[in-house]
Amino acid sequence: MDKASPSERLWLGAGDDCAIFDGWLVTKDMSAENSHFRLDWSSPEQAVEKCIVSNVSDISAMGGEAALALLGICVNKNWDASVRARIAEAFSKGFSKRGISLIGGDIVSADEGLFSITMLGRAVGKPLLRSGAKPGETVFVSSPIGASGAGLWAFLHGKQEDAEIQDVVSEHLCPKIDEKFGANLVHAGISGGCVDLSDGLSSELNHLALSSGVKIRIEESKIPVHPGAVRLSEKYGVDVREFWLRGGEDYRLLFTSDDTEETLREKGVSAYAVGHVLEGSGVEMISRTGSVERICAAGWSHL
Ligand SMILES: Nc1ncnc2c1ncn2[C@@H]1O[C@H](COP(=O)(O)OP(=O)(O)OP(=O)(O)O)[C@@H](O)[C@H]1O
Ligand SMILES: Cc1ncc(C[n+]2csc(CCOP(=O)(O)O)c2C)c(N)n1
Ligand SMILES: [Mg+2]
Repeated sequence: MDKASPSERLWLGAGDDCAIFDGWLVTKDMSAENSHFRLDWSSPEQAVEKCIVSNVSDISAMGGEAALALLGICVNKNWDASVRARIAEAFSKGFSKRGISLIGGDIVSADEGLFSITMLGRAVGKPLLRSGAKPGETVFVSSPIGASGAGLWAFLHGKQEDAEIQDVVSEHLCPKIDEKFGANLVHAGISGGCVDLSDGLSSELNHLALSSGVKIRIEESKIPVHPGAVRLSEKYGVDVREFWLRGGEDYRLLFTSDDTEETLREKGVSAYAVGHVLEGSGVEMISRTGSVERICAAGWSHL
């Protein structure tokens, strides 16, 4: 039994995607009804899956694999027996198909629903931290982004039935991510900074730059924008930047490495180079017109 006090055994506290304690990666992400999901927009199964994904994504961002979960459910008093049963079943299936053991939790009821997961995982090697970005490295995103923000726009503007944009609608309701991406980065020997894209690229770039004490410069023309987000923006005349720069819930990874796209590919990792890490502070973007814009954190905020 380790006799050291918890604070001495804590390796990394609040501020990153997970805390690290006795070798465990530990994260908590909640989904509140009407803030994160609506059961007239999504099925109970989609709402549950998205909450699980948001937690798994934090573990992946640190280079880990999810292993254990504690589950808190606040049941909306108005959910009928079928919805309650579907939610319970979706959590059970969602954890077991990922090999995650549900080791406890709590159930209460109130006027609105809430899911609260505490997830524990194991790093497959040296954990990836938000503070790991170093000047000279390249900045990457793991997949095209902007789909979830576009899907949210569709719901907020009553376009969710449009057959041409069902890809972004379903990405918003339940993002399908590569849950092993972060662990694969560690397996490939990558040791830069990393964060998951939950609050939007502008916010997460600033998190990375601030935590690492560096400046980040991205190039707009290099951003892999999800084709569905482009399609929606062209069809409805919305600035696509709203979706990939300021939208949230993409749950893809933003990371840095001294690799290029090609050398990453040779290591079995496919990702998109979007910019560079420089000495200094803050985030800037070379726009499509060549101007340099300062990028402030303007993603989703609950407060
Ligand atoms: N109420 C809180 N008490 C203590 N630490 C908190 C609290 N809320 C957030 N944190 C910590 O602050 C840091 C930043 O939180 P943030 O919610 O941005 O992280 P995240 O879990 O990666 O993001 P998201 O919730 O958007 O997926 C994390 O380390 C998180 O654990
Ligand atoms: C009904 C409904 N309204 C709005 C949104 C948009 N939304 C909610 S939380 C969030 C960012 C990440 O949050 P967190 O930091 O809590 O993980 C975003 C973009 C939604 N998903 N559902
Ligand atoms: Mg995160």
